[in-house]
Amino acid sequence: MKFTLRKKDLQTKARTGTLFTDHGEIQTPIFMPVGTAATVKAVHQRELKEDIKAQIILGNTYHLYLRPGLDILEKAGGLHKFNGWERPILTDSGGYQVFSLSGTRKIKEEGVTFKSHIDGSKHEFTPENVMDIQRTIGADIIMAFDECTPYPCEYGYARNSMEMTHRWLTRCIDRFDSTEGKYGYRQTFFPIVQGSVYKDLRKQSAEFIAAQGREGNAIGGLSVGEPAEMMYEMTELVTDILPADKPRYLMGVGTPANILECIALGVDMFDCVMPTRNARNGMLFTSEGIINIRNEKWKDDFSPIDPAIGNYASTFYSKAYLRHLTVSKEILAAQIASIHNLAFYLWLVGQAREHIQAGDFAVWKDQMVKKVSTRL
Ligand SMILES: CNc1nc2cc(C(=O)NN)ccc2[nH]1
Repeated sequence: MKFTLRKKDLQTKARTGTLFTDHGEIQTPIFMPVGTAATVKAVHQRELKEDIKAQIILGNTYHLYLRPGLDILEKAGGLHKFNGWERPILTDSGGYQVFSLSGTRKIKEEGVTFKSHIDGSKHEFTPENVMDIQRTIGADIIMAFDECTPYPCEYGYARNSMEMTHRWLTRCIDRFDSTEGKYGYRQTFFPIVQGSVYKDLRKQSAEFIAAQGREGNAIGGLSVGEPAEMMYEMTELVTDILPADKPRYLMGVGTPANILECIALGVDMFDCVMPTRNARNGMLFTSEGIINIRNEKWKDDFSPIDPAIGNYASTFYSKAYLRHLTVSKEILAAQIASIHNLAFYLWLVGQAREHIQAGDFAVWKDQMVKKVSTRL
């Protein structure tokens, strides 16, 4: 999978580039809407493409494996055919879900046994079968099976966890490199840096991951409860070590401010459930700041949600109308708010790309970080 760098910012480590996959190109920096179980919740594929202008979306191996299951996905010809999203897809390997979702997991050298959060049935994920599972789902970019080290944790636990993740990485690579895609298009594999919040472990993990020479590299184990400053410190340390000519993906990040700060630290790809999850709870991210649409103050504000970001839902519907739908728990509330928040995130990274190209990213970023964090 080819990645071409276009412009490097002079004052920060920000850069623009293009990622070429068999399902289309991705302009970076990019935000990837999370489509956990074959759907970006409350949003049509057409809206994702036309209104939100999403370029790549995520699927979760853990959820898709449990439901609809591999048999259905294979019969459909892979996830792209099953849900009709013909642009790029990235699947997380389940490492995070298995560690965060099912409380009944057991971690052993061989892999992780866990109980389904749906019906309590017992399952095992190993580096090998998670590669096979992601081959069957058919995502364009598939992630290593690792342990997303919990935060906080003792240094010894973080070191043992990182070392196991590195042993599992070797097994993932052996399996991935000895198997083929099932549907006639290429899939690429990203390893994941761990090491918790310990600088020496992060350095060691980043060096081990960089040494694998893969087509892209991910930074995991962050945005798991640590202070933002710590997340930035670890991200900066790791991006200084990961190769500059390969895309860098920071998993699970983050707020609009987090994303802008991490673009400045040299990160190219982001995913986060906040825009969709918070939308369903009435929390809107806008170009002027954060709105809790349930607040009384929006009751008779008939201005558009956010005309600046140029998509249908954010321009056509008023704050007052969306507040009414939200407090009434109307289904349309989740749809409008989800489309708006995702359109805002894609608009924001699009603006970042433009300012990196224009050479004024550093000043714009500092102004925008303040603006997007304002509580309205
Ligand atoms: C919301 N925060 C957040 N942190 C994540 C870390 C990982 C990871 O290390 N996977 N191997 C994945 C998803 C994440 N989401």
